[in-house]
Amino acid sequence: MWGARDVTVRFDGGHGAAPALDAVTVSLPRGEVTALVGGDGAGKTTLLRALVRRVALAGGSVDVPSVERVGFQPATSGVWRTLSVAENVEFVGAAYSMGRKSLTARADELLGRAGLDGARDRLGGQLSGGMRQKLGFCLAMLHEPDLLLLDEPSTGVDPVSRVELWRLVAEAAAAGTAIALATTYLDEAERAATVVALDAGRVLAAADPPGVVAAVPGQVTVSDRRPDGDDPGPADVPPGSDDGPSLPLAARTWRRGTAFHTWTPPGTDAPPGEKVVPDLEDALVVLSLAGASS
Ligand SMILES: Nc1ncnc2c1ncn2[C@@H]1O[C@H](COP(=O)(O)OP(=O)(O)OP(=O)(O)O)[C@@H](O)[C@H]1O
Repeated sequence: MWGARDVTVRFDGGHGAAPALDAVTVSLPRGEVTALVGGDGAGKTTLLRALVRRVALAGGSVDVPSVERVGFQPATSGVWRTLSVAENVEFVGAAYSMGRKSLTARADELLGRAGLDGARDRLGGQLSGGMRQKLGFCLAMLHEPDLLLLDEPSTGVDPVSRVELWRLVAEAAAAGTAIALATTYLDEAERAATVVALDAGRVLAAADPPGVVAAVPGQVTVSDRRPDGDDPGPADVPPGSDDGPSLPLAARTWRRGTAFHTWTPPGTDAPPGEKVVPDLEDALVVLSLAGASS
């Protein structure tokens, strides 16, 4: 099975700063989508770049197919801005030595489904951000790779196109491709076979979405007012704040829409509020808080 084992990546040359990835192990089974989730700086991009051997490993190893059997869409979309859409396709097709017939058929299908058919003559740099993302996604999939690595492919993509992109991802998985996809959209993560939650370069949880939720310690309550009173201090205390072993109520409370969600660790009294079964979003916040307080 492809993946990463005990991968550590340092950008500080070993000078003592926290590593960007700290002994990260992930498995990427064929035929499955693995979603990488986590806040800014969690290590999602670095993990994908480690898998395509674009960053040096300070420790551990990656097991991936040969480079021509991997598709990678970087966060910057991977589109050549000075080439037209059609030229981008030609260029990538040639790089993978695709035959004319299969390249034409595959490009027609992908560009059509991504809604880019009418944009073939436009320069990559003249596409909207969402269109560029979609083209980058098509380029990464063009040669039907065995391992597909996608860095936030749907960021900036309109909701209708996101549905179609996800269909293409699901079809590639059904055809046997192993897929790792970094995403900030938890509705996408919910559809993955496995969710890998990263925080500060470490894996907090790796399981199917219900398994991630089941890993939540303690309980979550919801209230329409802040449980810590009318003077809450900062509205959103970021997960991972340096509050020591027992986080104050304010640091365990986060806002979702008009409601306030509070995590209560095991063995502690919950504030007033309705006890709820956490969803994936709650679970990721709690796991990050629990990691910060342990
Ligand atoms: N080229 C680099 N040089 C130095 N530090 C880097 C470099 N790339 C990433 N980092 C650091 O590594 C850590 C992980 O970053 P990474 O980009 O992998 O996170 P991420 O989860 O993809 O975040 P985001 O969602 O914001 O893109 C961060 O602390 C980041 O500052």
